[in-house]
Amino acid sequence: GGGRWRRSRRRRREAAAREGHALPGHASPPPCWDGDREEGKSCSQGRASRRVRIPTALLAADLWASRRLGVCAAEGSPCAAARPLLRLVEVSGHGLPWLLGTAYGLWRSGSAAAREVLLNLLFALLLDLVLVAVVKGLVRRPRPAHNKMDMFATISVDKYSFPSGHATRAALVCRFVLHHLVLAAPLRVLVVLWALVVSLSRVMLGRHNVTDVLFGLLLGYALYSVVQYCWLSPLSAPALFALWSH
Ligand SMILES: CC(C)=CCC/C(C)=C/CC/C(C)=C/COP(=O)(O)O
Repeated sequence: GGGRWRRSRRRRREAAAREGHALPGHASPPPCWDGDREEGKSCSQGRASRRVRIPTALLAADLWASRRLGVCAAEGSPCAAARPLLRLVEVSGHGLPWLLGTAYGLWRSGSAAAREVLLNLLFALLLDLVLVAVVKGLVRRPRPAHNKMDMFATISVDKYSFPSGHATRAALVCRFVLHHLVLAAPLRVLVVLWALVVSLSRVMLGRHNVTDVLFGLLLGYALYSVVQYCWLSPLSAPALFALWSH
């Protein structure tokens, strides 16, 4: 009885997704996305080279959850009152303040140890920007249809959604700060909370789907290991550090 009904419902949902139309109660779940199309529309006529195929059920669940969680996506949304606050959170995870702040700290740094840490943070932030831009440009997943594109200081690939640049930066900075700064326990908790709130706010603001953020967090977490592996020091990059001794 129930099992057969569930199976046939799943088959209908998959068929609907293949054809690019929605079942009642579901956001249109397409089987693929194409950077030039709005997600949720069929891309059966899209250019093959641009298509990204992912499991239908995962995509349908992602779109459904993202739409449900996008409670601050626009003025008429259920939690629209929280939108200005979440936009402040958005600025706190934006690339520009982090890059400018780190560069300023580097310029003003008085000790060799601080200089080394800040130089590596700058390197990490730049690497993160490049990596996210490359993946966004390759995958070309459009932002959710319910996103209002009112983000400040974006670059061309920021019209794409996968992965979330804020989430990669949040995970990367969180690991970096926890590893290189001596902080009291409450501050360490705050840093982790900040990373989680920045990530969750991407979906609540309607900027991203859940999978964009989850992948972004994984990417940022992994990127920190790469930065640690390539750590710049007066020994490994003497020319770079010599800039300060003149
Ligand atoms: C030096 C240079 C090219 C700086 C660019 C800084 C900049 C404008 C970064 C973009 C940050 C941004 C809006 C990322 C998008 O984040 P998502 O979470 O929406 O993917």
